[in-house]
Amino acid sequence: MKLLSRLLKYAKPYIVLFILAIAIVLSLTFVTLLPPQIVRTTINNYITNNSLPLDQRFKGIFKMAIYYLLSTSAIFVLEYFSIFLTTYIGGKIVYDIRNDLFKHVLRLPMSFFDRHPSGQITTRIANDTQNVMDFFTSVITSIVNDVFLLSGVIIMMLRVSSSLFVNISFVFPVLIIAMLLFRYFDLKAYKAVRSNISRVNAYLAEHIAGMPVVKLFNAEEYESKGFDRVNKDLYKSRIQQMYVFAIFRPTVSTLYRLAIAAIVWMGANYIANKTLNFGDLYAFVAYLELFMRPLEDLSEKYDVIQNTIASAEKIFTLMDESEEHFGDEEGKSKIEKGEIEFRNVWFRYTEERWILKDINLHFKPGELIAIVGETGAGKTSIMNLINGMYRPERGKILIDNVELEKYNIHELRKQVSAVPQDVVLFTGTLLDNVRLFHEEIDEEAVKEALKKVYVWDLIERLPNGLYTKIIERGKGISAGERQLIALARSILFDAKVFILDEATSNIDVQTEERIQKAVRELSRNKTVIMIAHRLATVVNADRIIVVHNGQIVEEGTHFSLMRKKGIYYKLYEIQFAK
Ligand SMILES: Nc1ncnc2c1ncn2[C@@H]1O[C@H](COP(=O)(O)OP(=O)(O)OP(=O)(O)O)[C@@H](O)[C@H]1O
Repeated sequence: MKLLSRLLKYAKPYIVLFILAIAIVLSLTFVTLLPPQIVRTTINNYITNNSLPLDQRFKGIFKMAIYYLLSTSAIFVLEYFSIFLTTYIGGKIVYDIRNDLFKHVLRLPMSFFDRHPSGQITTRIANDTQNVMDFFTSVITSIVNDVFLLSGVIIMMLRVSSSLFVNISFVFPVLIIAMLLFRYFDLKAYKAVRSNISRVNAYLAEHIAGMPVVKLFNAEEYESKGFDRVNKDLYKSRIQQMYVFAIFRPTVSTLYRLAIAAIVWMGANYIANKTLNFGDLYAFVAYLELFMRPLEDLSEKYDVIQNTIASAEKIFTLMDESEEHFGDEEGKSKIEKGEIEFRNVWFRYTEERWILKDINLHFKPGELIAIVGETGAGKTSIMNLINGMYRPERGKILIDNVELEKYNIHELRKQVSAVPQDVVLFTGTLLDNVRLFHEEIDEEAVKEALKKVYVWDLIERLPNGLYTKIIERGKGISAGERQLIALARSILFDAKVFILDEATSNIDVQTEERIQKAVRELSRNKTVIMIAHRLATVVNADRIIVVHNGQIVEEGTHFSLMRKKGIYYKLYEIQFAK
């Protein structure tokens, strides 16, 4: 009930249109009942009425034909408007829900994205909202239409001949049960097909994305067998669905024809006894056809309602996720120097395990700092805390002696440039990606920024230069080059703190040299932190911080750490031996 009231809240702005749609649907129901009645009158009063002169009978038939034409035209116009209006309302409502949902998702904390796969969030915003749209476009008005049509048909049958109606009433439960059974099995088969289609899609998405691994490990045959399994399941469920159709559809049609035969047979007796006219019998049969339509429709809508409930529940669960409340909207917005301090910082992603334990750090502008440590030591987590992607559980992080919580976090993030290992570029041109679609920033400034990270000569050589099109998150541009582009972007937007999570893949010697040079230049007046995987790249750092198991275990220059013969020394030895 709460769910429905939340859904209806979205429909509220369109209430007038909704009432209009329902009025149109009601008129449509009324007009739909007219044609059998018109034909009945034509047969009874003019075709079989021998007491009238022939010319009057023709005139009557002509008049009735006009009525028939008018009523079918009215059906056409009303159907058009009802479809148009309901689609318009449903489309608008879903447009609003989708926008609200996406805005909400944008405000969720990173911890939410850790817990939910991106595919699931996409399905909520794209598909579940579509199910809700079906509810507004077809269910509400259809139910009104079906219920009224069904009642109208029964009233009309009773009016034509209540005694015939009572005598053939046994056919209704038979038809209803057959229809419900058909729907039940059809739905079951349809659900199986749908879930198998999702399995095929999921299999393809995962294995096409992992194609390099498939090829490297010669796993083509294994993969094709795996695909064959899910594909076969899909094929089997399709056959199952076909059986349901092949058995039930003809069964329902046959029962319907038998019902007509029963009506005709009984009706013929009534006609012989002169208690029924030919026109009445025709109308009865025609109304039976109208009886079947809403019956079929209602059983179909039941499924849509179920889907809507399930989808609405998922949508509102997502809407109820608490948003990120970090920092102070009214707080400090500018980083002056870029001095960063960690005071007894403890952090974890999940309850089970501390990732950073009692970290104390101090980063100053004008110093090139490197953070090193084995995989999973907690280096990236330090970066994620500085740019406010996550918040520490204990302890404090200060920038320019002001606690992170006292900053406007959105403004702060603009000035802390965290360049991840795998930079994602957006669809657009290289130029769009550096100036982040801010067209007021001129190309000269973009060029300057690219020059500062030593990547301009590379871009200049591309056939379309700055206008090179970026596709699929930056396919075709190496991880290192993407990092340089991200660095240029941060220079353009005047970031004060730069944290570079060194790319470990796709990086050639030249790109690596460019990064080194750019980082060294930047560190002259900015705070630059390099998270390094290959120790060869940090030899020249002013200070190296060694993280081990979530703790800072050593700190110093390359030479002092080598002399110490501790963890850094061991890491270096291992890499050197490689
Ligand atoms: N979003 C997350 N949710 C849960 N655990 C996470 C998350 N991100 C990282 N971890 C875990 O936290 C630990 C520290 O990860 P972190 O990425 O900080 O390490 P790292 O030193 O940067 O590693 P690498 O050198 O491989 O990049 C790892 O054990 C990792 O599995």
